[in-house]
Amino acid sequence: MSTCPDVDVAMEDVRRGFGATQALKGVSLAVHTGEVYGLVGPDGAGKTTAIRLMAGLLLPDAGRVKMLGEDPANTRSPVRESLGLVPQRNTLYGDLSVDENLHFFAQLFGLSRKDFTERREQLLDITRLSRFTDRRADALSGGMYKKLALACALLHRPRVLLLDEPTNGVDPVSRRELWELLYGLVHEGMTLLVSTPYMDEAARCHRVGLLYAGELIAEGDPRELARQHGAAASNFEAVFLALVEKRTGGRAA
Ligand SMILES: Nc1ncnc2c1ncn2[C@@H]1O[C@H](COP(=O)(O)OP(=O)(O)OP(=O)(O)O)[C@@H](O)[C@H]1O
Repeated sequence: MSTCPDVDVAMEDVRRGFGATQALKGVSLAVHTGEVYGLVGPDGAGKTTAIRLMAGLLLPDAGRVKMLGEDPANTRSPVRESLGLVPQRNTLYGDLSVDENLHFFAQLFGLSRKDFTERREQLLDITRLSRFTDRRADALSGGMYKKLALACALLHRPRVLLLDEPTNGVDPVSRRELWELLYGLVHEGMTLLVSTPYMDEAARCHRVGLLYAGELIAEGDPRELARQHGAAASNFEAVFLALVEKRTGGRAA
């Protein structure tokens, strides 16, 4: 596979099925260092499957997946330490407090006491969770829960962060806060791949891959894609529907 040096995540003609369901039907994409790449598509499009493959939690039936030039499924590869993953749900221990969750994940990542103390404070600060350290994860609001999950995934300072629908079920204010937080991390050099079913979030990404029924139907700068379809960049839903219609001949849109 041709992985140029600035490609952090690559998929080449990846296929993955579950029984009779073909979740991914030959997907190729590349996420470059320091970019925000949005995997945008409706429920069931194959976003979670793609992310699980990138994290090495699933193996492809065909095709190849590379994370920082390595096979992410190789448990002995050091690349796994450079990877952060925030799955869609149930990422935290609900009956543990904010602080206990952070502590648990720090132990999992083998952080020294010194590193943990420093990063705990920094992450509580940027997620604005400092006042809630004793609150059980289950008792947090949707937005706070997502921020805590993010904080736990950032403890080991990953180079690449994979986020599966981080703003699902989050109110608009918290959504904006989460995105600001993410931009800050990218500004510091992290690469971000984020999946979302919300078309308006496409405009927040440097590049997007539009996933529909297991196929990448378009990829590129969201502003450029909107321009090509005569839509305002803010009306990405129109772009997506036009692309789906083109692909399905109007049968599914
Ligand atoms: N473990 C599994 N067993 C059986 N089918 C699965 C499994 N995981 C995914 N699928 C199926 O593969 C397809 C793609 O699912 P996937 O979860 O990747 O989509 P998605 O875009 O993340 O959607 P959602 O946002 O609803 O999770 C769906 O038809 C789903 O039912």
